[in-house]
Amino acid sequence: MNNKKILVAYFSASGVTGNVAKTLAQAAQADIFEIKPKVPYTGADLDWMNKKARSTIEMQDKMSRPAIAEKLSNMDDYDVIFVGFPIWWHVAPTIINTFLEEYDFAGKTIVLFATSGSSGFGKTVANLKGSCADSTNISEGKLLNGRISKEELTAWVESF
Ligand SMILES: Cc1cc2nc3c(=O)[nH]c(=O)nc-3n(C[C@H](O)[C@H](O)[C@H](O)COP(=O)(O)O)c2cc1C
Repeated sequence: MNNKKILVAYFSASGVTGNVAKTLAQAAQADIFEIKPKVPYTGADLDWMNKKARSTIEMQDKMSRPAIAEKLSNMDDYDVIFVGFPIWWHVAPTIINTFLEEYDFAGKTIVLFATSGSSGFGKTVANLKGSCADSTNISEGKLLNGRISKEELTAWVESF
């Protein structure tokens, strides 16, 4: 990893990705930033069985951009940003588009990580690319489901 400055940024609706993000930040000796929705998701909002639930409506509309509560003031300091989220409807939640559009990631490396019930990243990268500058190096990264050792995460982080 040399002298690259690393940030772990994550959105987590029910805590699973948050736990993984904390372990990753420790393994990477990185700073951590929670992408908090301005309006928190309630249990009802997350009911994917309900066509009228907030998450269902947002995920059906690729242009939806749920607002984020806080902006990080020193994003320019970071070279590599790990961005984590739960997989929703086979891709990243659209709040990740909001996050990417709020900063200038030109020339930076963005590595995605996610948790899910079982799905992979699907079309996540394609959906997020348009929210970053052309010169952003954004890649799929890892699905971090289940028990992953800190040593494994450290080795992964050091590969960037
Ligand atoms: C609205 C919604 C949609 C989801 N869609 C998927 C999916 O397509 N595939 C999958 O494997 N899991 C899906 N899940 C499960 C989450 O990805 C999984 O529980 C995740 O670990 C939750 O992370 P969090 O606690 O950080 O929010 C979905 C969950 C929600 C709330």
